[in-house]
Amino acid sequence: MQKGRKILVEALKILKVPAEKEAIDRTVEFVEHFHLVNQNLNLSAHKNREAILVNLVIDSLTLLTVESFAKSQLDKAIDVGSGGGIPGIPLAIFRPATHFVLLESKSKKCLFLEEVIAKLNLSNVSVICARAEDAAREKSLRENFDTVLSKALAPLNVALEITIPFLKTGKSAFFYKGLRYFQELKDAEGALKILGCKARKIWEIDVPWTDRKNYLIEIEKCMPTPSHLPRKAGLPQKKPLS
Ligand SMILES: C[S@@+](CC[C@H](N)C(=O)[O-])C[C@H]1O[C@@H](n2cnc3c(N)ncnc32)[C@H](O)[C@@H]1O
Repeated sequence: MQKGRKILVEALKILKVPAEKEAIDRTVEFVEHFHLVNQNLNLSAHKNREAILVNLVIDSLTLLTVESFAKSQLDKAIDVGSGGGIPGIPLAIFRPATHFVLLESKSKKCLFLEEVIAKLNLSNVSVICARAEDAAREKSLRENFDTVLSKALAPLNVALEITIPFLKTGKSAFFYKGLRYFQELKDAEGALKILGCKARKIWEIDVPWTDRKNYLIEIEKCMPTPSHLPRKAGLPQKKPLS
């Protein structure tokens, strides 16, 4: 994966993210493990190593260029619907002082996450295998994170209901979105109001080695989440807040 290493180093230069050799080694190793199990577990439609590196890993790292993420003291972060560890694992490699919880409902994916965390020796990452709607009712998880992240979990109006309950009041969540971000934000106006949140900023970041941008929607939580939310598992998807 010599070529992959060069691609990663160049991407980090473009993003102006300083990186130690250990972080680069771990990231390359993560791509190897991801690639190995991807066929069986169907973690992603990106099947070759370089596509995984660029479209999943480097894509995840674009958040490191966002001032309100990069410059904030974040003790605890949660990646909801983490799948194969995207964006949580690449971010955890580059932010070792933050503890990342990867929340994922599929047990086979959770098993992969546990294995890869052990292989990479990542002491700042843990896995919770549960549905977000259920986990958000746990006292130890609710309103307990300094930031919440999610990529490709659900449309924003659905994702908000099942992620915002984890966030402390006054803090920001970040949603990785594509070109449809504007419509998603419009469709989420009702959910934002009910959840006591506001859109703080859309961060547009060029993804190195691609011709596309990431649209990172930063949502600020202004009030504690009403106690009846999220609704029981399945309902947020079936009947999004409006
Ligand atoms: C399309 S995948 C995206 C995975 C990863 N974030 C990525 O971008 O590659 C969505 C993931 O969210 C998980 N998921 C969906 N709904 C969930 C829920 N309510 N609670 C926890 N995980 C959920 C799925 O099992 C799946 O692994």
